[in-house]
Amino acid sequence: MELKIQMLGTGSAFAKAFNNNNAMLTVDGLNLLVDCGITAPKALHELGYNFNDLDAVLITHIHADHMGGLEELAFQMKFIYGRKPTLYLADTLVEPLWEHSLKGGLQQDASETLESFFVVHPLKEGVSHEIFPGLNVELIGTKHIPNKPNYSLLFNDFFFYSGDTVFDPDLLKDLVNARGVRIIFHDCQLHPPGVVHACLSQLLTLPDSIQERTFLMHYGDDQPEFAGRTGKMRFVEQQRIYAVDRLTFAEQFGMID
Ligand SMILES: O=c1ccn([C@@H]2O[C@H](COP(=O)(O)O)[C@@H](O)[C@H]2O)c(=O)[nH]1
Ligand SMILES: [Zn+2]
Ligand SMILES: [Zn+2]
Repeated sequence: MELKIQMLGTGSAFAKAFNNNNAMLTVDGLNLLVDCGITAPKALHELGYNFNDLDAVLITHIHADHMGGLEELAFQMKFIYGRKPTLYLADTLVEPLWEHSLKGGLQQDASETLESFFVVHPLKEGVSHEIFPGLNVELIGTKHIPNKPNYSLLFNDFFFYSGDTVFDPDLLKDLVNARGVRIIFHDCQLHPPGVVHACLSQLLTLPDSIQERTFLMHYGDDQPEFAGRTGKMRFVEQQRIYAVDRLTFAEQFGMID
C-alpha cells in the first residue's frame, strides 16, 4: 500500500505560470483531491482525469484557489455522471462553504443544501479520520486569515501538508520532534512579509533537521529565480508524482513518473 502525491498545481493564489495549489493523493488506486481551486477542472483534465475519477475531495479553507472549482465539480457530477461526490471538510467549514461560497451558484431551488450536491463528511479537528483504507487524516487548525477557520492536514501520522498557514515554527518542531512527522509539504511565499502565509525567509530559520524534510509549494511565478536559495528545502514540482513513503529524507527522495 503506497501513498503517492501529485500536485495539480503548486502556485500561489495569484500565480499564472502555475496552477492553484491543489493535490491528488492516491492510495491503492483510490484518489483524494486535496483542495479544488479555480484551476482544478482544467488541471485535472490536463492530467487525464475527469471528475468521476475522484473518490473524495477534501477542502482546507474557503479561498477560491482552494475551493473555486467545486461548483463545476458538483454540476458535472450531477448532470454528467449522475452521482454525488464525497466531500470531507472540517465541521466548522460546512456552513461557510455553502452560505458564503457555493449557494449562490449551485442552488436552483430553495430547498437545496450542500448535502443536495455532495455526500458531506464533517471532520473534527484533532481526530484521526479514515478517508480510505490506508489513508488517515487529522485536521490541525492553523492561522491564516484572522477569525476564519483554516486547517493543515496530517496524513497517516507522518506526512504534514500545511495548506495555507502563517509560519508556526513551534508547531513544526512539535510535529517533527514529538509526533514523528517525516515529510512536510509547506506553503511558501517567496517574498516577505508573510502576513497570511509562511514566507521563505521565515522557513529558512528552521533547523536543518526540519528543513531537510520540508518541500515547498504555493509559490509565485518567479519561483525559478529562487533555485538554490532554499537552504536544505526543495521545491515541490507541479504534476510530478512523489511516493511519499519514500521521501523520508532528501537523499531517499523517491519519484515515479
Ligand atoms: O499581498 C497580499 C495578497 C493577498 N493577501 C491575501 O491572501 C489571500 C488569498 O490568497 P490565498 O493563497 O488563497 O490565501 C487573501 O486573504 C488576501 O487578502 C495578502 O494578505 N496580501
Ligand atoms: Zn492559497
Ligand atoms: Zn488561503
